[in-house]
Amino acid sequence: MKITIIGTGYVGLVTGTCLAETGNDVICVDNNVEKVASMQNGIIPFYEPGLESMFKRNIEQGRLTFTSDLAHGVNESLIIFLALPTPPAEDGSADLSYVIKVSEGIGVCMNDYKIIVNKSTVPVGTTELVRKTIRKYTDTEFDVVSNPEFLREGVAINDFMKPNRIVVGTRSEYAKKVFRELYEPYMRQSDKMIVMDERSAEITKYAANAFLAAKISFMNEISGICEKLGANIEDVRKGIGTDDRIGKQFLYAGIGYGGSCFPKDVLALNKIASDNDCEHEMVESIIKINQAQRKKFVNRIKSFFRGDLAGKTITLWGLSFKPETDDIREAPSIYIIDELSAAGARVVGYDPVAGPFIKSMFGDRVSIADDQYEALTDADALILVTEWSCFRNPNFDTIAGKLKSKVIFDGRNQYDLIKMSELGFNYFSVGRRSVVSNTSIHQLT
Ligand SMILES: NC(=O)C1=CN([C@@H]2O[C@H](COP(=O)(O)OP(=O)(O)OC[C@H]3O[C@@H](n4cnc5c(N)ncnc54)[C@H](O)[C@@H]3O)[C@@H](O)[C@H]2O)C=CC1
Ligand SMILES: O=C(O)[C@H]1O[C@H](OP(=O)(O)OP(=O)(O)OC[C@H]2O[C@@H](n3ccc(=O)[nH]c3=O)[C@H](O)[C@@H]2O)[C@H](O)[C@@H](O)[C@@H]1O
Repeated sequence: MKITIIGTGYVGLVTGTCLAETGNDVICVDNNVEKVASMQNGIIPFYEPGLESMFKRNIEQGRLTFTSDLAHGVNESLIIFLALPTPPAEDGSADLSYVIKVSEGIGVCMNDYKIIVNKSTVPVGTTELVRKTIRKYTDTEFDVVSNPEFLREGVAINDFMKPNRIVVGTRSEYAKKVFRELYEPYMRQSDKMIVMDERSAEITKYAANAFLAAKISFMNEISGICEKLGANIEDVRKGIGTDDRIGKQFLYAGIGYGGSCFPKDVLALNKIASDNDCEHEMVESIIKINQAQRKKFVNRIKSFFRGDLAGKTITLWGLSFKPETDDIREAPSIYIIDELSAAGARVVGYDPVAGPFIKSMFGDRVSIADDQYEALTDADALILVTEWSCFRNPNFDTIAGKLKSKVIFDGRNQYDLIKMSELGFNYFSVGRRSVVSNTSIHQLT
């Protein structure tokens, strides 16, 4: 099939590459001309495991091409995917200006019947809005379909190639038939396509993200109760996650969820509900708990140093919002760096891929190290922010040798409490008892 993807970010480029991989001819359109030029030269614009080799292979085999010419993209293909940003506006609602602008452009240049597919996460009613916007500019027939995306960064290729489900919101019988054919290679003999009306498809996406965020906020709230009452959230997680009705995933307490989607999508759902006079106490709580969680984590660091961070050096391990991505949108590291540097600390960071992005955001307020251990030199504390695998079983002797004081704040519960105690660290994690080595405390105060 001939397919065009408009927007070559995390969703658009993964979608385009994975669709080319199964034999489709894919044109990727982006209005960022520099990005298009570098993709034409085989340079991938972001880090996503497994994407680069697939991207290069499909370019070489001529199935994946790039352009900044919207008309070319629209006129060459039957199916046109929108994978455009929908960032939060000031009031928390999803900003639809990118989607509207491109819809106008499609209406202006459309030469034949097209299926326009919205993959961006958008409020209920947007499929209709896209339809009306295109209709203003053309009399040509077309369908608009809602096809929300559920992939996760870091495992995006696997999520796209082997989806749990494919949600399609449309009333058009023809579009349904085309979609079955398009997604057949990804369904592996089992019918994973769930067809519904477009409004239900649009809200399914927000409900999925809000539900996952709710699981995280729930566990973060329980972690506070565990801390107060001397229980261990990790044991509680295992104890409840083994119940199939609850499930093992998304039960990890930490410093709150980040990323380009949970924060913005839960906010957008909150706004949709409030604009439509719907009860939404639970959605509000998800947001409130998430904000409180990261604040509590930073306050613990500040109170450990008795509120005085001037002259202290604090090292952050992990800067991206989660492992295996270079994406720093709404990363907890941003809040932590902001707070600690405002309190007078010298902040040093290390991340396998995201360092340059944090550096360009913070400039002189942060130093980025090239090596995880070098980052610890003479630091007063290590904060584990993102659980990249290289931080999971580090050399604690080296850590102890490099740090000025043996203090670790672990936002991801990666280390064993007994081991930390035996090694003489002051170790503070989430929803578990604190490990306090009196000698070090004495040295610090
Ligand atoms: N990042 C993720 O893991 C997921 C994102 N989503 C949703 O998918 C949508 C896209 O998200 P991302 O891929 O993360 O965004 P992104 O910000 O990584 O990429 C968006 C791309 O669109 C391009 N663009 C902007 N205006 C354009 C225009 N007028 N014409 C052509 N290209 C244009 C940008 O240059 C950029 O390359 C959002 O609604 C998001 O909520 C859904 C599931 C997963
Ligand atoms: O709409 C989207 O963009 C995507 O948002 C999330 O994917 P993603 O943001 O890539 O990352 P997740 O793995 O979901 O993690 C999100 C945040 O939650 C945090 N998290 C996750 C799981 C957990 O148990 N605890 C926890 O704190 C992570 O550290 C991270 O900050 C969803 O998982 C995807 O299904 C969805 O398509």
